[in-house]
Amino acid sequence: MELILKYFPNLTDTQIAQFSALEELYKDWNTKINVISRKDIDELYLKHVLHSLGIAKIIEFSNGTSILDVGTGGGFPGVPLAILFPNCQFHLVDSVMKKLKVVNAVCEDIGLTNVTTTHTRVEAIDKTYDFIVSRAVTAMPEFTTWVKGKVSKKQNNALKNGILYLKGGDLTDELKVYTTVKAFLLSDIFEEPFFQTKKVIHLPLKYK
Ligand SMILES: C[S@@+](CC[C@H](N)C(=O)[O-])C[C@H]1O[C@@H](n2cnc3c(N)ncnc32)[C@H](O)[C@@H]1O
Repeated sequence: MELILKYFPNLTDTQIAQFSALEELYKDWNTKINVISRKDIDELYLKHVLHSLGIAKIIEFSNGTSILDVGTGGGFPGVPLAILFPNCQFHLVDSVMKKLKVVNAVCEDIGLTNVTTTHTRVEAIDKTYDFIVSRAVTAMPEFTTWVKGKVSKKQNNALKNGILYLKGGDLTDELKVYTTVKAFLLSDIFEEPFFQTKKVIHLPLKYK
């Protein structure tokens, strides 16, 4: 938890209590439903919570922003972002119901009221959002076809509406077809070696 405070020192007492509660909750749920790899669970705050919050170092979502988290799994990056931005609305979707069972239980336990979840493939969602966030779900070409038509026209934030994807490694090939894409290096923000190759990819998307 010190790690979160190191980079987000202005959390409210509620946010501190919510972030602090995640460790025990995920450790407990993970013994019943595997949402975090066993080798990563001891590094929950580094590899899952802080990594998710990397998006918040790129954009401070304005109040009322709507965000879709595609393939949220156990709630990443959606849950940490929803704690940090209590005045934004988060919709977390996954095609595997049991993962959402963990997300729903965690959200209920910590009193997170700005999160809704839906058990579905994202392709079936017929709504629009300001931003679509994701991590470790699929390569960008497939991802953009899945979320086509799901970005709203009205701009409410400093960054253009579109995709914010947490990715690592060399993305030159994967992203070369996108002229408007921008990669923000998390190693410029977080000093821990884990972030050395990690990036937040911003891809503005045309609205419906
Ligand atoms: C590797 S996990 C990543 C989970 C989480 N985003 C994270 O980083 O911890 C990928 C998740 O995407 C979900 N998924 C894959 N394709 C999907 C689709 N078309 N629609 C919704 N969820 C999908 C899977 O069920 C799985 O939970």
